[in-house]
Amino acid sequence: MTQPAQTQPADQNRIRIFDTTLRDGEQSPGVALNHAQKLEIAHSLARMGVDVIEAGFPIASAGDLEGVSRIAREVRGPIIAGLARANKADIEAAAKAVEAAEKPRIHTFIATSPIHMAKKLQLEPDAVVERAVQAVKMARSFVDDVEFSAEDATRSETAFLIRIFQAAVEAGATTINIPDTVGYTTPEEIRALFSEIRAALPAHVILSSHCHDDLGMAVANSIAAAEGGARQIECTINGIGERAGNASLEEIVMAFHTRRDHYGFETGIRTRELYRASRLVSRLSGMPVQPNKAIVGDNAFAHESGIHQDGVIKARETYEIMNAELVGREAAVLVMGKHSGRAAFRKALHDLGYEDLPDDKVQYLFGRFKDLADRKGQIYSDDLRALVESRADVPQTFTLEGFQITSGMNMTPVAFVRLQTPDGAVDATSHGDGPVDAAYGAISKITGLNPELETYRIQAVTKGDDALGEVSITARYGEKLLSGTGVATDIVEASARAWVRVMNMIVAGMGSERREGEFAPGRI
Ligand SMILES: CC(=O)SCCNC(=O)CCNC(=O)[C@H](O)C(C)(C)COP(=O)(O)OP(=O)(O)OC[C@H]1O[C@@H](n2cnc3c(N)ncnc32)[C@H](O)[C@@H]1OP(=O)(O)O
Ligand SMILES: CC(C)C(=O)C(=O)O
Repeated sequence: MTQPAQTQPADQNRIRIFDTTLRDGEQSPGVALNHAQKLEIAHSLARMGVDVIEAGFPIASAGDLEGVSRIAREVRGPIIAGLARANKADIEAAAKAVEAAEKPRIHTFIATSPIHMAKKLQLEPDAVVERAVQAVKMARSFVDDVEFSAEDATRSETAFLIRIFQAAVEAGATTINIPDTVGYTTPEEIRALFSEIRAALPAHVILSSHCHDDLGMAVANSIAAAEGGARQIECTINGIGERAGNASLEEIVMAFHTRRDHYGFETGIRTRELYRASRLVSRLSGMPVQPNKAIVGDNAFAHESGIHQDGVIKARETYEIMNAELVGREAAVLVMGKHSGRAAFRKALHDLGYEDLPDDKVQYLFGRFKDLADRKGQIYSDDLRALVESRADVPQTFTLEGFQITSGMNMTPVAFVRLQTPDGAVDATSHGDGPVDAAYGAISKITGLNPELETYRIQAVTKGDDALGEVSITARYGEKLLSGTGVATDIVEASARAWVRVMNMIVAGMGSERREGEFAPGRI
C-alpha cells in the first residue's frame, strides 16, 4: 500500500474531477440527450466546478459532434474533452468538436487486455502499442492536452500497461487513464496497480481512474485508486453509465469532503450544487434515482425510526454524518411511519401548529397514529391533521345519505347528492370538471359552504379488486386549514365523505392555522 495521503505535500492532494455523464453516462441503455439538454447539464457541471467535462464521442454521430462543439463553444471553466478511438477519423472528429473550447482535450483510447486485443481488435500487442503511439501523436498535433486510456486495463498485464503508458507519454500524453472497464477489480488490487504505474511514469503525468460498478465497487475502487496515486477521477452524476454505471461523482466528492481527516484529499467541487445536478440529470436522462442512493436519494437524509428521530431531534449529528444543506438539499426529513416514536410524533404535531394539545390527548392520538401507520405505511401531514381533527365529538351536522353520478367520455359529469341536514334530507344537483368535482359542487350547494380544495390524495388501503380507497384532502376556509379523509370501495364516495367531513369541521369551528415547519412537503 502507498503512504497515507495525509503525508503527501498539500498540492499533491488535489483530486481533479473528470465528469463523463455526457459520454459514458449517455451510454446508459435508453438514454439519448439532445443538444439543449447536454448544454444544460454541461453548464450545471461547470457551475459545480468539475475540472473536466467529457462532452461526448464526436465520431459517434453528426449530432454528437455538434453537441460537443456547442459545449466547447459555450461552456467556460472546465476542460472540454472529446473521446476518440485510436484512429485518424475519430481523432479528427474529436479535434474538430473541441477546437473552440477554452481548454480543449482529446481523449484517445485502445484496449490492452489479452481478450480485447485478440478477440475484439484482432491485433498483436506490438500493433496495439504502435496504434496508441500514432493516436497520441496525432492528437497532440491538434491540442496540447491529450489523455490516453488503456481500455480494460484492470484485466491487462501490468508489464504491458507500463510499456504502452511509457510509449504514450513519450508520444505526448499528459494524462494516463487506467480504466476498470468491466468493473472487475477490487480496492486492494487497484491501489497496488496505481502505485506500480505511478512509480513507472514521470511525475508530471496525471494518473486517472475510470471505474465501473458491475460489482458495486466503483466508488470504493476510485478512492483506492486515489490512494494509489490517481489525481483525476472519472465519474458521473448519479453514477449513470454503461451497464451498472460508473462511479458516482457525488459519492466520491462527499467521501473526500466528509472524511478529509482520513484521506486528506480535496476536490474543487461546490458541493451545494450536487443535489441540483442530480435532479437535472435524472430528469433529462429519464433515469430515476433509487430512494436509498447515498447523498442524492430521497431517503438519504430521511429518518423513519423512532430512536433515530429522537436522536436527530436532540442533535442531528447523532445520525447524520453530513448536513443535507451541504449538498444543496433541505434539512433532514422525519418520515412518519410505524417505526416512529413519541418524540417525532410530538414534533410533527408541533410543526403542524398543534402546539397546545394536552399530554393525555397526544398519548391517545399516538396510539391511533400507530394503528393507522400499520395499515398505510407512510403517514403524511394531512393524515396527521385528519387524525387530530377526527375527534369522535365532531358534530355530524351533515351526513351523506346517497348520490348518483353520470359521467363518461365527452360528457359533462353531473352529480345528484342527498345529505341529511338539521332541516331533514336535502338534495342538490351540480355539474363539474369530473365526477368528484360535481359531487363537491352539489355538497357545497346543500351546506352553503365553499372552502377551497388545496390538496387531494387517493390511495388504496387494502389490496385486491375490492380494495378500500382512502381519500385525504385539505381545504382552506378563511384562515383555517382543514383535513378530511373518507374511506370506501367507491372512490367518489370516499371523496364525498372526506368533503362532508370538512363541512362538519367548518360548522364546528375546527381546523388549524397552517405553519411552515422545517420538514419537507408530503413528509412530516
Ligand atoms: C469502454 C467504452 O466505453 S468505449 C466507448 C464506447 N462508446 C461507444 O461505442 C458509443 C459510440 N459508438 C458508435 O457510435 C459506434 O460504435 C462507432 C461510430 C464508434 C463505430 O461504429 P462502426 O464503425 O459501425 O464499428 P462498430 O461499432 O461496429 O465496431 C467497432 C470497431 O472499432 C474498433 N475499435 C474498438 N475500439 C477501438 C479503439 N480504441 N481504437 C481503434 N479501433 C477500435 C473495433 O475493433 C471495431 O472494428 P472493426 O469494425 O474493424 O471490427
Ligand atoms: C474509454 C474508456 C475510458 C472507458 O469508457 C472505459 O474503459 O470504460
